[in-house]
Amino acid sequence: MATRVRPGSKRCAVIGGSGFLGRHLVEKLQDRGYSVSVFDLHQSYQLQGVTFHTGDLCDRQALLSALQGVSLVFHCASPAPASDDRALFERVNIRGTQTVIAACIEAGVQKLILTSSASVVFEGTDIKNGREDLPYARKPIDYYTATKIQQEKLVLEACDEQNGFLTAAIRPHGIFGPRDPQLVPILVDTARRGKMKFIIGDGKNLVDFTFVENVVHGHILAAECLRPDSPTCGKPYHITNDEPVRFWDFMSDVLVGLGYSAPRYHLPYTLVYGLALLLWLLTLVLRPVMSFKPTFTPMRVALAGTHHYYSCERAKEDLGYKPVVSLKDGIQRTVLSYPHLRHGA
Ligand SMILES: NC(=O)c1ccc[n+]([C@@H]2O[C@H](COP(=O)([O-])OP(=O)(O)OC[C@H]3O[C@@H](n4cnc5c(N)ncnc54)[C@H](O)[C@@H]3O)[C@@H](O)[C@H]2O)c1
Ligand SMILES: CC(C)=CCC[C@@H](C)[C@H]1CC[C@H]2C3=C(CC[C@]12C)[C@@]1(C)CC[C@H](O)[C@@H](C(=O)O)[C@@H]1CC3
Repeated sequence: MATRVRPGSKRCAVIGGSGFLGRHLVEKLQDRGYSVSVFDLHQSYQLQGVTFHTGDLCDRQALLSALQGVSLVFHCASPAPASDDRALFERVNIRGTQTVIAACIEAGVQKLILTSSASVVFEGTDIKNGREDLPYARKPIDYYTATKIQQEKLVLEACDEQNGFLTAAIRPHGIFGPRDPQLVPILVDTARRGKMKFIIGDGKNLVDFTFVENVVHGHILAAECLRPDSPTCGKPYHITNDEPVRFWDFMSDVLVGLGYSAPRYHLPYTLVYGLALLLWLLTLVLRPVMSFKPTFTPMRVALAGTHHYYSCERAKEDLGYKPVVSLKDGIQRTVLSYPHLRHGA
């Protein structure tokens, strides 16, 4: 067991700090006077004052050397949801998270904040203003979600006030913003292939999309409020923009902002979901001979055609959380950050 790091020390590590959310978190932590190191599979940028450690979080020794002298760890690494690789998700999100917890304890880290996901309670059916006490999904919609559930349970159960190891989880939903490799690029790719003409369902379903800086703000507040005897110990927190929006209005605002047409024609939800399910089964059967990735997976269809928005009352009460960037400003800043994805670029 390493010597415990001085309480109140501002030395922190971001596991997954080369990724979309991780890099925004690193930048904000540095602005706020933290001394930051990054642990990731690769180094995707350089930032003066930030130390990079490259390695796999499943490698305890590599983690241990990166965590020396660190008092606060943010764990926001995960394989991409689209990889749909069960073995990889289990190795990284479950066994890797056990390794992260063990290495944090051994290195004398005092606080661990996990980036979980609001999807841990989503089963493909409507959630309206869901609170954190909703049960975990019994039938998670994919391997990503199934392993995010296990990961969150591991981190929250590891909270040990007596031994001074405190944990909490942030559950963001639909993160978007500059440098996002997922939502906007997939949307534009789908539009460029002429497949964003259709609205799945009646188009009235409300969802949360959360600007990345609000997610970062929630993480830092959780870390700073996490103290022995605080209500934050061992708890999950929804962090959203607190402005549920119609899924298809959000998609249209981004598409139109980038010069593409908004989807107009309606298709019945059950028909599209059934087709996506059939296609997914076909990819499973054909996997040994050929591999292809359908755009409309059952998971994406469920996300596009149902209500899924969450209450962040608990974060407001316990952490004093309030979004720092509105949805309108977030969309505008996002659209401006993707000149290369504009129509005709
Ligand atoms: N993007 C979203 O909409 C969203 C919403 C809710 C929750 N989350 C969660 O937020 C976190 C960050 O997501 P993101 O969108 O920034 O993803 P991202 O893919 O941009 O970043 C993930 C980072 O983790 C790293 N990583 C993956 N496996 C690793 C390993 N074995 N060892 C070390 N590093 C590893 C990757 O290299 C990458 O830099 C994830 O935990 C994700 O589940 C994302
Ligand atoms: C219909 C269609 C092809 C739209 C394109 C956009 C989608 C790629 C996009 C819309 C909602 C997004 C989303 C995620 C991935 C990208 C989308 C499906 C997540 C599943 C990514 C992982 C997170 O943990 C989930 C979360 O809980 O926030 C995301 C939910 C929204």
